[in-house]
Amino acid sequence: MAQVHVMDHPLIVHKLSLMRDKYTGSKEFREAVEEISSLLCYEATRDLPLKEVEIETPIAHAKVRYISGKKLAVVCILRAGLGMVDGILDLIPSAKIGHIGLYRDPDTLQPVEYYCKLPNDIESRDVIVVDPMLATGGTANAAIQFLKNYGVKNIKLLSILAVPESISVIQEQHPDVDIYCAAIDEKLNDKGYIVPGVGDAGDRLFGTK
Ligand SMILES: O=P(O)(O)OC[C@H]1O[C@H](OP(=O)(O)OP(=O)(O)O)[C@H](O)[C@@H]1O
Ligand SMILES: O=c1cc[nH]c(=O)[nH]1
Ligand SMILES: [Mg+2]
Repeated sequence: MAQVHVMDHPLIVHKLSLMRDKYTGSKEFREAVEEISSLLCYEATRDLPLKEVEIETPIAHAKVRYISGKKLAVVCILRAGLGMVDGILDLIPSAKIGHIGLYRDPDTLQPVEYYCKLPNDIESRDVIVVDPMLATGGTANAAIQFLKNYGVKNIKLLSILAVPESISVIQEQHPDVDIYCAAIDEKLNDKGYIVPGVGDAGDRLFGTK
């Protein structure tokens, strides 16, 4: 069964509280998403392999360790996933970036695909999928299945907010995919929004409402 890492570090809790406040504007909302994404990425990359290299410090020879050339890709789910990319690239600047355009139909709550551009060697990369909201879980589920159909074997899911039902969907459909998030909220409302949540993350990031 996939593990769920809920990162309730005080820095994350504080920044998430800023996101929740309806009076927080797009600039501060974007900054909070970016910073939380860096902190989630820090934990999600804990198992990156290191290789030993000999160098000279100003004082002596030393054996040091660098991250070995692990091939990583970040795949962001448009639009709201875009807000997480820079925070991740701050830590792993050499990662390739893929984009999957999926929006959730407001009536059926089913994901609708409208765009896809992935690194051409995606099947040989470890992939971090990013989307700040796991509500019904349908969008992330579809994106992960899409990547698996391309042959991707190692996937982690970074999100900011989830609810118990989206966690269950991912765990049932993709028991090999670990989830990293900042909080698991109480429930969905009758329109499929996370309660108490942050509202529509894409609209708040890009000021479209
Ligand atoms: O778990 P689900 O029930 O599928 O809902 C979550 C999805 O909804 C939001 O995207 P939205 O459809 O609002 O598109 P946007 O990012 O373009 O705003 C969010 O960013 C997720 O992708
Ligand atoms: O609460 C929610 C649910 C889906 N998408 C969002 O942006 N927010
Ligand atoms: Mg949206």
